[in-house]
Amino acid sequence: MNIRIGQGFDVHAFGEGDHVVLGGVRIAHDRGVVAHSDGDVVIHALCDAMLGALALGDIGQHFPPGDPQWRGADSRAFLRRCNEMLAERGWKVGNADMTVICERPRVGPHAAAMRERITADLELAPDAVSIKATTSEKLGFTGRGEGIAAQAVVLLVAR
Ligand SMILES: Nc1ccn([C@@H]2O[C@H](COP(=O)(O)O)[C@@H](O)[C@H]2O)c(=O)n1
Ligand SMILES: C[C@@]1(CO)OP(=O)(O)OP(=O)(O)OC[C@H]1O
Repeated sequence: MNIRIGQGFDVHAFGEGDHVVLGGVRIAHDRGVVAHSDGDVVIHALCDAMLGALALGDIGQHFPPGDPQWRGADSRAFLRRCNEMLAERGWKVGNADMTVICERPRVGPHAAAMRERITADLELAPDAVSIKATTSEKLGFTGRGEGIAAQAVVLLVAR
């Protein structure tokens, strides 16, 4: 078989702060997120999808939340390491598609910058990564503005 599929999902609660980091982009906001790292739900979901595609466990197993070296970490380091793990096994991302779920901040204005950062880290063409966003129509924890969620689907192809 020369393709593999993976999916990922991540949630972080909003907390004190003045920005969120999504897809490697710092976005000014009236809340921050509660996290051990920079709390980048987009990259965390993507890493889980990449790991899942090869049945390599999940992000918390490779970068444990109890490990002080990951406190405040730039999640792009996790993404680059996951990409190395794929490469070591003869795989690369063919394409990835993400959805961010929150009422605020607005993601659309930042989607191009997020795609640029992620494709740079994965050494992919710009159209290999998609970023979408939706509200949850004020329903549930995202709708109440309690947290932010992201979903990711990836296709891996042989190098
Ligand atoms: N945080 C968000 C949420 C949504 N968008 C954009 O708005 C469109 C409409 O959202 P609905 O939840 O009403 O479907 C959506 O398709 C996104 O383009 C956004 O940028 N940021
Ligand atoms: C990213 C890690 C790093 O320690 O911690 P958090 O930033 O809390 O994020 P989470 O999505 O809970 O994933 C677990 C950990 O790998």
